[in-house]
Amino acid sequence: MTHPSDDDFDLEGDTLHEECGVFGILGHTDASTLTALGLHALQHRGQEAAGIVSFDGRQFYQEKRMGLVGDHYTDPALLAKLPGTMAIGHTRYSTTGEVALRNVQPLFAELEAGGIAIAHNGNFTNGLTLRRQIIATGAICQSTSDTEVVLHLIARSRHSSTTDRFIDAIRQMEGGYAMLALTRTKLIAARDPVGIRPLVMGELDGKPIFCSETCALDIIGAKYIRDVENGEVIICEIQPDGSITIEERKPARNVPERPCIFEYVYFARPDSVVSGRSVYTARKRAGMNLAKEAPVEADVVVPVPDGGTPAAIGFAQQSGIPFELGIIRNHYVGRTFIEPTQQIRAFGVRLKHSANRAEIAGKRVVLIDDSIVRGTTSVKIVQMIRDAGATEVHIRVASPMIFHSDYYGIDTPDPDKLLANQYADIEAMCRYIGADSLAFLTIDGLYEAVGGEKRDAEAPQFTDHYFTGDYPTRLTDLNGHATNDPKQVSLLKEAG
Ligand SMILES: O=P(O)(O)OC[C@H]1O[C@H](OP(=O)(O)OP(=O)(O)O)[C@H](O)[C@@H]1O
Ligand SMILES: NC(=O)CC[C@H](N)C(=O)O
Repeated sequence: MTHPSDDDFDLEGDTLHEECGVFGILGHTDASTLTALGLHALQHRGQEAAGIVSFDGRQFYQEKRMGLVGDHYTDPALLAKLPGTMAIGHTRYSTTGEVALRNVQPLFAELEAGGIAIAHNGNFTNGLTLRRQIIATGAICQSTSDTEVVLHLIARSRHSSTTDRFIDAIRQMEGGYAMLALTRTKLIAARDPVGIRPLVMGELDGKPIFCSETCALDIIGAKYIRDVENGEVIICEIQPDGSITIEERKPARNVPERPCIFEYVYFARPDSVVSGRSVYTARKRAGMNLAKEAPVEADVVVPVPDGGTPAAIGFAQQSGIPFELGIIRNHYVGRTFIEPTQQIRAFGVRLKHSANRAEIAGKRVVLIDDSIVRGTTSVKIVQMIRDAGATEVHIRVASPMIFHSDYYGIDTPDPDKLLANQYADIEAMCRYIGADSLAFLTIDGLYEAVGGEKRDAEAPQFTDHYFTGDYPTRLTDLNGHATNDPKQVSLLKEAG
């Protein structure tokens, strides 16, 4: 989903943006520090803000900060404000609700049954509709985040136990979610019925951990146990004797899992294993398939870093064309770097990427990127490579054309701003970008790279609406208001 107000000032605002990362641990003496480390490993999923809530057996503590995890949660004084053996944390890239401290998660509330904190990666497709309903009945919302609705539904549930109330609440939610909840005795993990967003379970010193990606387990030397299944709720509870019980529930109707294929294309860290598949391997295989589907005569394969690198390695291996780092990325340019003037905005990609002339001049270059969204990156990079002396510039993209927006926790532009919707055919798109040739991986080529088999049109194995328009859940907020017009939806969101 988009943030129209931010867009004008965001040098990276044209691209896809990240989602959020969640991390939680129960029963460990270093709960908050481990959570901070886990969030640090999940930083790529959200760079706007981060928060941690802990409980020390007596009371809850919460700390929230705008900005990067490392800018705040490395300070021992801050971590000392988060005592206790149980904690959950969140690193945010907003999809609903503005970039402001009040929307930073975990969200915490004191309810009849005691305090509860929740952390959510994803986006609810009926969040605005439910929000309007609860506000109409007297609820006072403290944020504009879609996630807050869950707290209200827990508070209003007629069930008695916190677990049942939590399950009652999430059953009313539509869309994508990987969620953690922390109560005085429990750490609860839940994944939406389709399993759009990832969530894994691990263990450190015998204490349970849940997090968005396995890279957050690796950073603290924790052991991967398994993925939380689609539609599953896992409840870990500290007993009076200090032992921890684990209860697994499947309240959602059993439907096949359809994890988001874009986790493999772009979002997840390449060293993570998502739904049992290595992200790096999937990306490399996508590059290999691309070389088979759309070969090109060239002297050098150059990745558009960072996203395009594993696919470029695969393309080079498959084609036999040498791989070189023809573009160097400045790692000190953040993904949400903000500059207010149009003139400075035009520097965007050059601030982040610069040509490595020595590997480009006089050569036929094939550029590999993981995806094209608005085409801003491609236009600038093609010009940059030509300026560096390339004789030909070909673009190969390791995913299909993107025609549709996301409503499950990824920040995509409105459909009319997607490059694929602006040009009648690939030749016109290629002319706009200024390349000598342009080709995208087919949907079957991507499916094969990630899951080993082609797309099953009757029962697609992945969530892939970006390419196909096949949304795996209802889009109540969008369609319930009899509109598919993104601008009207943006207005509805602002009004919400
Ligand atoms: O067509 P566009 O609208 O320009 O968007 C596509 C670009 O955005 C992403 O990169 P990002 O800038 O997020 O950097 P990364 O690859 O380093 O993560 C992606 O890897 C493409 O390069
Ligand atoms: N990207 C996400 O997962 C965002 C979570 C939540 N919808 C928010 O906007 O805070």
